[in-house]
Amino acid sequence: MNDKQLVAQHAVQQVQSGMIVGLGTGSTANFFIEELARRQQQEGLKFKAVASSVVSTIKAQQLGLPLLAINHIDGLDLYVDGADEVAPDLTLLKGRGYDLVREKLLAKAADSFLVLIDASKKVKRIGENFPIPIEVTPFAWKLVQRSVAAIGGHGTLRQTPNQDGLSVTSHGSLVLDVVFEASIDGKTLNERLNAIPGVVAHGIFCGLTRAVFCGRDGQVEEHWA
Ligand SMILES: O=C(CO)[C@H](O)[C@H](O)COP(=O)(O)O
Repeated sequence: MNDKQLVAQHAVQQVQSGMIVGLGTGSTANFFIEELARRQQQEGLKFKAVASSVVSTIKAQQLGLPLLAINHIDGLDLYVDGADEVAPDLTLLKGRGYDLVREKLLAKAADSFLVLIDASKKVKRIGENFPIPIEVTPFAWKLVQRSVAAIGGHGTLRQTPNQDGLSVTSHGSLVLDVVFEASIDGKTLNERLNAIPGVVAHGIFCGLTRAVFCGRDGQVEEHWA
């Protein structure tokens, strides 16, 4: 079992009967969905799930999880997702995928947001390993690029994997991948990006995390906020 599977197995114990549970997106979130399905089958655990993406919806459907539509809920008990980077204050970078809008919505709405990572995701500062993804309204991308430059960021439009067009998110946004000067911390960046018109969502999740479970060499480290 790898470390991502291990944290998923550990995290599924947080789910209690009757909960509404948000399903994240990515390989670690997929392991969590499999663990939920296992508890449903083996223990008869009763819960409802709400998915953060088309991919996690299909995965949950294939495994027979009971799903609620996101527009039918006004809150949820627990949201479980992966992350691309985790800073020491539990600020996250997410969004290598295309589902930031729903992911952030669920992270904010949940009573508890639980993040599952392996040790490769721990960083000293947000932006250390990846650019910051910023979803922008398509007609606003150039103005957003300029606003981002004014706060020290260099942003380029994300291309499709085979470089023959622009990536469009599941929300219909373009993505600016932005590299910032190392001196700006994640919390400050979060505030500055939130203030730019035309930004639909960005990959910094600040002040939302309840706990991070990190798999390292077959052990789980828990970091609670
Ligand atoms: O933010 C995400 C998707 O938008 C993922 O949670 C993040 O990219 C981590 O993915 P993985 O679990 O496959 O390493």
